[in-house]
Amino acid sequence: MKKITIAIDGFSSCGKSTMAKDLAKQLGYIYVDTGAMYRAVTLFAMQHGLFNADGSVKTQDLQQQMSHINITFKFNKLTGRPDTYLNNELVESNIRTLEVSNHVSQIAAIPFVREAMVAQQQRLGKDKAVVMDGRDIGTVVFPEAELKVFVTASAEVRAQRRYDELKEKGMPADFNDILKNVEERDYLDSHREVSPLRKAPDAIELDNSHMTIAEQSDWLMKLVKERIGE
Ligand SMILES: Nc1ncnc2c1ncn2[C@@H]1O[C@H](COP(=O)(O)OP(=O)(O)O)[C@@H](O)[C@H]1O
Ligand SMILES: Nc1ccn([C@@H]2O[C@H](COP(=O)(O)OP(=O)(O)O)[C@@H](O)[C@H]2O)c(=O)n1
Repeated sequence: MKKITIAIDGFSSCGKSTMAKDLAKQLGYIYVDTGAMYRAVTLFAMQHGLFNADGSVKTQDLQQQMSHINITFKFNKLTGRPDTYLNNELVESNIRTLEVSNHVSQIAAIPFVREAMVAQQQRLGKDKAVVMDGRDIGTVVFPEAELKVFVTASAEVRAQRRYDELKEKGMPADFNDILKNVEERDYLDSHREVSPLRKAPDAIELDNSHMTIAEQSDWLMKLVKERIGE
């Protein structure tokens, strides 16, 4: 069967990783959650005092410490999905807090951070048979991807989904704080200078505001089958 590269980009919390993980599992492809990588760098910066009191980043210090940041993924047999490790420590849950979400877009706007993450992403996907989700996969990381999807949903729907998820995991959650974070990140991610969030011209747009997880998964699989010629 022909192996392809699948890029899933879009706004925060709209279901990209849900779609991407399930698809990768069905196809036996590698899944890479690039948002987790920017979240892990953010967690590192928080743990090492690399934010100033006003919330800005100590950019020079972070740059000096970039070589000490090692992000890896290990498949979790229980969840059937990869877990994120920062310097060999499991951080899958720590990187999903609202505190990390409130700082991540600043870290992700720094050019040397993006350069390092994109290089690692390109290495992970060099042999194709990969599903990668993020903000710039179809535009920057794999502009030649055979299938590009751009996912959207209303900010309220997205915040509600994130709220439900955090509650289910027993993590603290306030709907208004989450909505504010989702809207702020949408703005920062689409207005940064380097690799802003954009729909690639050849990406297929999906508004899943009124779709179930199963419906969006079927929609995606249909597209994949067209591309791999099944
Ligand atoms: N179509 C959908 N309907 C309802 N909930 C969804 C749908 N797609 C995803 N979700 C849920 O929304 C939350 C955010 O999805 P996620 O895949 O993490 O988004 P993203 O990767 O875009 O940030 C998760 O809890 C997920 O289970
Ligand atoms: N390819 C990517 C992926 C994420 N990011 C950044 O990382 C943040 C977290 O990404 P994420 O995919 O985990 O976010 P959610 O959509 O899951 O909330 C985003 O808000 C972006 O600032 C990025 O800049 N480029």
